[in-house]
Amino acid sequence: MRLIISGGGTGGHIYPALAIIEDLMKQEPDSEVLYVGSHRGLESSIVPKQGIKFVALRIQGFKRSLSLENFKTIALFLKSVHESKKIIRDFKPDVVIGTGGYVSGAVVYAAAKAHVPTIIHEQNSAVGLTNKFLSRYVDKIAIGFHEAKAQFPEEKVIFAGNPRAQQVANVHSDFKWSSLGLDDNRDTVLIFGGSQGAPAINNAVIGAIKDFNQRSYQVVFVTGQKRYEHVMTALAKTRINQNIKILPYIHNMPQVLPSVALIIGRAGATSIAEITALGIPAVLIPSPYVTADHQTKNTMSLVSRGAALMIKEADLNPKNLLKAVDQLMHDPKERGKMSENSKKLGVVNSADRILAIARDLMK
Ligand SMILES: CC(=O)N[C@H]1[C@@H](OP(=O)(O)OP(=O)(O)OC[C@H]2O[C@@H](n3ccc(=O)[nH]c3=O)[C@H](O)[C@@H]2O)O[C@H](CO)[C@@H](O)[C@@H]1O
Repeated sequence: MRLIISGGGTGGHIYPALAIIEDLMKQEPDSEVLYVGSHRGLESSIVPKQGIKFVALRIQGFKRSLSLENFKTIALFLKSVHESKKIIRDFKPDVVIGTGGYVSGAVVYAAAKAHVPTIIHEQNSAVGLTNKFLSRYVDKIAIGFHEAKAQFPEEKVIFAGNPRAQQVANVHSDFKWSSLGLDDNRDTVLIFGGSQGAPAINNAVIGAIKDFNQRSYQVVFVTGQKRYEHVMTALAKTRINQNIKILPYIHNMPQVLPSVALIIGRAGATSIAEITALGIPAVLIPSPYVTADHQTKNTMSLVSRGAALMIKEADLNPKNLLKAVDQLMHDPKERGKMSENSKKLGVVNSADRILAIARDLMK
């Protein structure tokens, strides 16, 4: 297959694209893949590291308020559509897949106009701006949550789950906590606020560090690349014991996740897909700053089935964070129940499903 794939801005749009590529290369190793991203998004650092051919467009997102910047955004979008058309003419893809983020808007729109078969993947229960716009032009829409169906043209929609779930479910990991200086024999809590880190979660953990120091379990606290310095400055005078590791980012999450006893984190769609693929017990703190409050909806789909607990960001503080973590870490039976319930929600053949849609369109 000759595949152009585009998705960008944040990890939640990028990792599903990478999971589709990985599955395609397993199934059809002679495939040619081109990833089109934006020069500003996380993809420009993540994708080339994977050895995938990468082209970056200069493009930016709309400001939701009235702003002169939006004129520049429109000009950059039109220019990117023009460049995408040229990329498509040169590469001659069989299919173009978009996984969200504004860059995929230009690439997939250009493909649809050039009559190349197109698919978009919507990770969230509440549809993003770019996919809403693209839904008029594309051939098929793969969704990760059933709740998204009603927001798209019905005849195009196929439920497929999130391809990252298949990737993490199939990893044979030989990861050891000792590679991070921790103890391989202790239960470990992983705390991270999505792909970029979350100040509210970081602040609650900073306030709880002295107590985490005293625990028998271990804590891996991932701050987000851009927030690491700030966190380390805030903790400059605090003693940090050997059961705690603070990192800016984890680059090998699929290897690390199978060893995690409990996740504390945001409820982005791709994180949720990973949690349910592996059945990792979780305490979720949904971001209140996202479209249509979709992280709360994501969270509730787990909470209502006994697969996770929720702390609202407005209620989050070091004390109730500690309470929730302690309670679950001291109750392996409860974590076991959560894990079983969570696994029932995972869709572990999602990448296969999306490739099947692509092959159907190529017929
Ligand atoms: C603030 C914001 O707009 N968030 C959105 C964004 O979240 P965000 O980009 O944070 O996406 P998710 O939480 O869905 O996924 C994060 C991804 O980054 C990975 N990861 C994270 C930390 C790390 O150190 N290393 C690492 O590899 C995770 O394993 C996961 O694969 O896109 C999601 C779409 O999927 C949306 O649902 C979220 O609402």
